[in-house]
Amino acid sequence: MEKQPASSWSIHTRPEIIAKYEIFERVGSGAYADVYRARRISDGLIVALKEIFDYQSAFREIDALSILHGSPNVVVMHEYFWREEENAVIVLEFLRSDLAAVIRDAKRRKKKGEEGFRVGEIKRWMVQILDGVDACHRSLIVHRDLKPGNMLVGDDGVLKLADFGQARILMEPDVVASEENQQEEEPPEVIPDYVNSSQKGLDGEEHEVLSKEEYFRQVEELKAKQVVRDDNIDKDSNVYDGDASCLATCTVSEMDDDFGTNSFAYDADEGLDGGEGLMTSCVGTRWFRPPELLYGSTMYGLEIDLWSLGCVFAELLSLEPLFPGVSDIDQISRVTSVLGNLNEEVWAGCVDLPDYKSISFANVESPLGIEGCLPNHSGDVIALLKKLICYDPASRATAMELLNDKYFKDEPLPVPVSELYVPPAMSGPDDEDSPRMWNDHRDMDSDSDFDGFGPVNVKPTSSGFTIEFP
Ligand SMILES: Nc1ncnc2c1ncn2[C@@H]1O[C@H](COP(=O)(O)OP(=O)(O)OP(=O)(O)O)[C@@H](O)[C@H]1O
Repeated sequence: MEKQPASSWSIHTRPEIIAKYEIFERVGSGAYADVYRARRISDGLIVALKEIFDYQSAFREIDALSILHGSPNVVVMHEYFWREEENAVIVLEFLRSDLAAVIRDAKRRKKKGEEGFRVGEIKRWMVQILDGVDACHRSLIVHRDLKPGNMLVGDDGVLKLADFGQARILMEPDVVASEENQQEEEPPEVIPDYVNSSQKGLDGEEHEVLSKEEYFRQVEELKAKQVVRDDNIDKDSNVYDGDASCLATCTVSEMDDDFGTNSFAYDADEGLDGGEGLMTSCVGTRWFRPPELLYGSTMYGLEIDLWSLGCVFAELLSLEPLFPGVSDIDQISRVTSVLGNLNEEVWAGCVDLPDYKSISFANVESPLGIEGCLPNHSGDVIALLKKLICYDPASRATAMELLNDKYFKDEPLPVPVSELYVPPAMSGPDDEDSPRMWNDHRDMDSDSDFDGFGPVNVKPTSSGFTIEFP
């Protein structure tokens, strides 16, 4: 039997939505959105309705998903509803799990002495992620919040990139400049199904699917343009303190009681696409944020996604987050202890990063290296990871280059998607206090108040659960 929906959900007050969809339980809740499982009345299709509370986030997600429609490893947006003075509601294909749950499950199996992932499984997960990221980057869309929790997985093992609320479509600075005086485009109110639609953005323009050559050419051009400008992008932000630093802007994230896996972005400091070409450094999720963002860069490109990809790849290999920082400074410190100090030798130009001079660490004599973090892995894997987890963004390999790497062509080959194991459904926020969720948090390297108590046992009872501190 379907769970009865809570009558307080504002989504029930939207006649245009309830006329077409029967809404079931809330399955997810993020920084900017609530997500509900629903059934399309016309044909019974199960979908996810994502109600987005933030204008900019809604605009970005709709724009990016419109352009990426038809990409096999990007979540499908069927339609969306957006009227003035109301939250946008986007209708997505429903995917009941995500890569974070898949990794947790592998970790549980390994703890029980069973095999975590087979190499062929890791390869297949990575190939799917790379295909999704390649599709984004070919359209010059930078996702800016890649992490296992934003990689949804269907029962069939197909992985789809999701949560494009922080995505940006990169534009050439001259194109941006010429659009500065143009009116902001409002999206149409209700957009019908995208079936058979071409790749159109909210600007109504056809977005060309790039050839491989053109893709590399544009990526190279973007890399060449990666100059840190001295504009204080955060000048209008409510956290600006005159220094526009990572310390000034990003330590706000430390007020979040997250575990480093919650994403954040500041909307006050970055106009809708078509702004000044500068971007906020305060995007993404701490554990997956590249050094250039941690040091406050506001001129960055697709490469930030490539660092995050490296972190996801390392987590698939070791079943542990690579850099689980508990604060932004701790995050940088963890990266430094593995890669060594950030200096001109490893990244020419890094001294120009906005916060380079405000953050300094003692000299790391013998950095652990990526190999030190993943001691039981082959040289090939380590070499591949080093192409992503490196200081200089321009040295990071593109998704396309990685897809062509021999690692994915050598034995053992990626397993067929049908052989990937997808664990049973994840708990949604309406089951937030379920024992499963508490146990998941216990597994994480957190700064939770419970840490001082050591491990806890969570046991279900007839009326809820009990927590024991042994
Ligand atoms: N298409 C979908 N199918 C099923 N569940 C989904 C779908 N999209 C999102 N969810 C669930 O809703 C949760 C929140 O969605 P999402 O991450 O897109 O929102 P958000 O507010 O942008 O999140 P974040 O805080 O990570 O930025 C997800 O973690 C997931 O559990």
